Amino acid sequence: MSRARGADADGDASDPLIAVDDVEVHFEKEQGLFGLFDEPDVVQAVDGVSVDIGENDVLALVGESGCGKTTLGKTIIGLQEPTEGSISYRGRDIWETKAGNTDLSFDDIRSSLQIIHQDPGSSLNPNRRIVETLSEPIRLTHPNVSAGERRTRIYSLLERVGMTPAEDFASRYPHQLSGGEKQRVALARALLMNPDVILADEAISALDVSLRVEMMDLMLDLQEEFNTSFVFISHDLSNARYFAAHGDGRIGVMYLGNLVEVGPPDRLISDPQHPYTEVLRWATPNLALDASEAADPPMRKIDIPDPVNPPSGCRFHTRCPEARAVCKQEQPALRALGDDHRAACFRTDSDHRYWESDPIED
Ligand SMILES: Nc1ncnc2c1ncn2[C@@H]1O[C@H](COP(=O)(O)OP(=O)(O)OP(=O)(O)O)[C@@H](O)[C@H]1O
Repeated sequence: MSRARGADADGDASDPLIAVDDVEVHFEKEQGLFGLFDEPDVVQAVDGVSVDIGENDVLALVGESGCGKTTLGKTIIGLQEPTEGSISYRGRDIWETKAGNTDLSFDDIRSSLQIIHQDPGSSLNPNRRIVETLSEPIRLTHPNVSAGERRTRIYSLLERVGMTPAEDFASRYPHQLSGGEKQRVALARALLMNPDVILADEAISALDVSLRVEMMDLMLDLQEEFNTSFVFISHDLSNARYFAAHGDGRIGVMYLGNLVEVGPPDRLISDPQHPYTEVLRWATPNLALDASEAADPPMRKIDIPDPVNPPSGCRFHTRCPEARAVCKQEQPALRALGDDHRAACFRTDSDHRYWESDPIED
């Protein structure tokens, strides 16, 4: 599949840090033995997503399992190539840069865009002391830095992420650390590169509830101190709200590969403009707004459609209590509602033919 290229060979100062332009990521599903001669199924993991990320910005992506959060996050940091659309870093198409067609180096871009996984244990080599794990990226990217300078930098970062005394933690192996401590090491490792963006992919989900806020606060402090932007992925709207509100950022709600609402956290939660955002709010116990809120989810159907064969028009129309015939035929685009708030629902437009269309009741 060919992709439209979105950016120039060299950017200018007005370019956003990251520009995601009409990005699509489709995966061919692995075929079983009996399907070898059939056309492969294609999972439409991300479709038609456009969003910018600025300096020192926060975008918290939420949505149910399989809606494409990780795929979009990895695309944003250049770990996943889109099948259509473009993704640029400071005005340069990341994948054109990889092909050597811009004035930046792909390695520099990749080291500016870091990731912290849900399970930090899996990304730490069990046979290496923490100091060795943290030394390696510095050695690879800055071969001229002396061992002493490396050690100073590693110790100061370990201290900064709350692992003191640093010498003690540096000499440990991963199995000698708790889950929270491993996650702090992963954060220190991401920060070693002075990144512009850190993708925190469910980075707090595996931690004890009592440690989650502490870890979010640490990331938010470092966001300011290191002038780093965060793409924070969570299936939990209340965590996304906390992170986006304290980081002065936005929440992006994903549904079946589409970004259906983006906006400032308080506004998006107190006055959701997409019916799927209402479902997420309903499903988040500590965001239930008042006792009159329904015991049943604000949906017609519970089943999640198959991303191999998503519904036509608005992908949420099969479950949406507000769906009308037009929602089956046309796909709504994200529409600006002011204050950095956008939603992809015809109901945000009082002149739309949605209002004359017949309700879907099956
Ligand atoms: N490498 C891949 N090959 C095939 N399908 C994939 C691949 N990666 C993801 N998918 C599919 O793409 C869809 C989106 O997956 P993704 O992991 O991005 O969703 P998610 O919202 O992050 O889910 P979760 O919260 O469960 O991690 C899913 O249907 C998933 O099975």
